[in-house]
Amino acid sequence: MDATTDQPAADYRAEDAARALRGAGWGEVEVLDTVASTNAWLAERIAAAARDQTGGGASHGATLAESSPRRAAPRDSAPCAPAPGDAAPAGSVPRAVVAGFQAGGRGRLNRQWVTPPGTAVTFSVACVPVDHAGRAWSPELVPWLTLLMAHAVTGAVRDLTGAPATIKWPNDVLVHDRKLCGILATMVPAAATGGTGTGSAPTVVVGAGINVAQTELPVPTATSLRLETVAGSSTDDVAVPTRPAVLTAVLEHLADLLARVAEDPARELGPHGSVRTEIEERLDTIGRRVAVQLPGTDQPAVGTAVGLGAAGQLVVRGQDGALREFSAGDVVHVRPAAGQGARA
Ligand SMILES: Nc1ncnc2c1ncn2[C@@H]1O[C@H](COP(=O)(O)OP(=O)(O)OP(=O)(O)O)[C@@H](O)[C@H]1O
Ligand SMILES: O=C(O)CCCC[C@@H]1SC[C@@H]2NC(=O)N[C@@H]21
Repeated sequence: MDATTDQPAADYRAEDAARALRGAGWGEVEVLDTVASTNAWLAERIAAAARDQTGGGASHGATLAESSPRRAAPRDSAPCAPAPGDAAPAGSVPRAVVAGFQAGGRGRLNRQWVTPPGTAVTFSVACVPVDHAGRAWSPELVPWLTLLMAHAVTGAVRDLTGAPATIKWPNDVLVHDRKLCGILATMVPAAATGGTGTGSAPTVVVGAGINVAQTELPVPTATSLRLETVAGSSTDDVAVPTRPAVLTAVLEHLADLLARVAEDPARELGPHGSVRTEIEERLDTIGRRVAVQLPGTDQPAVGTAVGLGAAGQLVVRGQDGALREFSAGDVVHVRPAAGQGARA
């Protein structure tokens, strides 16, 4: 089977792969050969299902970083913690979609996300952040969804390859300081979901692009599982995990994490919460000197990243000693300020 030709998603449809995906906790995963963007596709499906139910409404999403959770739509849809017996999203919208090839993948700040057919895992899940009793998470916790996906990706990569995957705030997974994965959260606006449903929980589409089999990347700061495993190995018995294996492992990790958070979101994501602590331990950004470029300013704010705020913001100690919090929506660029990987 050649996943790069007319059926770039054939590997996900193979019997074993399809069975494993079905058991990963997200119901039937929709498999598309080619789509512009899995985030856009899923957001549009959610909006279209809501239009069918309510007879109207707009249909486009906004990235989470650029929209306020407080403007989010109430919605009766897939809960964040998929469990046997949970209702499917309205209009049988899938909870997860994967594409063999994205022809118009999008990154944060509307950048392009470029992956050749058959080489990368490009997928999205639909989340309605509610707890195990169906109550909406506090709105300030919703931005943690991006970091939860990053936690799931690092866990899957570590399990499958042993590679030391870390999280770069706010939305990247790195291996050896190179970008393996980017994550994009898209809020489905109130007008698109009809404003019905579970408390005040929004619907959030969370997508990830994981570089798996590429030997060439669009930017020199990126990497792939192939480059981190086979290419760097002196033996022949190292295999690159398949795309379905990577996706299955990520979906399983994410389902487990969301189920833990659903027990008590404020506890798990609050100070010393166990899920939050795990994220902080994998967060490569903490302890680094960072330059934060705010839109409309010439000079980056330079300081040392010292932790995360209540909504997952980056807390930076400036050169004057003062602490400032930056949300993903504010930050254009966070990199070591002086010397790659410089620690404070
Ligand atoms: N397959 C890919 N792998 C890595 N980067 C990619 C890929 N396709 C496109 N890119 C783009 O290359 C750039 C490299 O991302 P990098 O993390 O180095 O920059 P950044 O400004 O820190 O981005 P981010 O907003 O994600 O933090 C980004 O614009 C990213 O969207
Ligand atoms: O690094 C970034 O800025 C985020 C990249 C996110 C890419 C994924 S691939 C699946 C989903 N669909 C998209 O169009 N983007 C995300």
